[in-house]
Amino acid sequence: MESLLAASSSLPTAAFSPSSLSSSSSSPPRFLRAVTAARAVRCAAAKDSILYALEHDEMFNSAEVIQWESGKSINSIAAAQGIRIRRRCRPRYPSEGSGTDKAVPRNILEQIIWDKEVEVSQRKAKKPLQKVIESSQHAPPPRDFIGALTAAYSRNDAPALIAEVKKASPSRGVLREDFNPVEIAQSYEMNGAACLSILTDEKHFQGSFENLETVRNSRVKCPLLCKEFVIDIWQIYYARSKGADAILLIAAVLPDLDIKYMLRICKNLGMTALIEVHDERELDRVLKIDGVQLIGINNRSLETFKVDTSNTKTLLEKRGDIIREKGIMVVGESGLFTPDDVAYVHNAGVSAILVGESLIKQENPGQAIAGLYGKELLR
Ligand SMILES: O=C(O)c1ccccc1NCC(=O)[C@H](O)[C@H](O)COP(=O)(O)O
Repeated sequence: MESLLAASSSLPTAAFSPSSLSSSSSSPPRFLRAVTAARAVRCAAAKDSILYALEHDEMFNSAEVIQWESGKSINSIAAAQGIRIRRRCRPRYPSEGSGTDKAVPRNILEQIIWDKEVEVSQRKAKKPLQKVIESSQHAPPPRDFIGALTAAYSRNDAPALIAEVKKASPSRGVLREDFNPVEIAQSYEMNGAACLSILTDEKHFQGSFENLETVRNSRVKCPLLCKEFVIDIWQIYYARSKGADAILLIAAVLPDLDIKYMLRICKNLGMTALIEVHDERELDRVLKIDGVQLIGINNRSLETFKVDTSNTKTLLEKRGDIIREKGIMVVGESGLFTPDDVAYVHNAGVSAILVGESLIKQENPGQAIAGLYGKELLR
């Protein structure tokens, strides 16, 4: 049991949805299948074998496997890694007692995640994983996100720009009433953006997957980041099926093995994962994961909304050496408004920046890029 416990405590929690507790009439109860999967996992010596087994088995039941086999709840496994964001719609271990109905979210990020759990389970009920995997295979081929950033960085000798197509945000409310995602995307591209970030969350950001798909099917050639709150591998395949070239993974939300597992899925799909961190603990967790190529340091606390650009500098002072050694590209995210802000994070060591508010609020978001950099960007 002990070895399984060690193995299962790092299994992916990502693919759980409340519907996975139910069973269909034509197959054994899902819990039994979960236990079978757990037994397969028990035999696996290496983490790779566990991942392989999960990929070829009932991967969406892994959360149940962890709970029933280890006696630990998903939230306690996450908390042991310093993750404060709790899951709500999750299977419960009997020792936890019944229901979390009276629970209230501790902060906006937790609220977003709880809403996302409901949204994803509803979307999955309409379009199961297998179908979404099939759709992803018919999507236009992925574009090289990191290649576009690297080329723009050397072209301009300034951080490459990931310009954000964002209508609203929880911290700022509606940022732009007159919101045409394709026009905004074209104007960003014409003015030197290397890549674009498209918000797809509807409830809190007034974004959509339709926006992502429409921009992908337009004349815009920049690689596209799907700016989502990913908790389930289903969302990665769905994003790819809508034309995403990259996807955001937030370390404050995802346990280590979820990140590893999702990175592998991204790699198989030819997508880039932008892994976002906010503090030293999250950065250290991510730096231990093999295959990470792109890290975003967010200057906005997603729990308090406080923005502090010195966060990028502080984290790079502490871990810049290891980041450079590993050849990881760093993106400075949030709260960048002036050429001084851009120079500040550039000097701190970022090669790219992710900017929303300061561009999208201007009458012509693309032309605002020259104001942000203090010069025109080469295309
Ligand atoms: O922007 C928010 O209010 C927010 C709240 C909770 C979770 C995420 C949030 N924003 C996502 C981002 O980090 C930004 O969209 C992105 O980094 C661009 O930031 P900015 O240039 O400050 O718009």
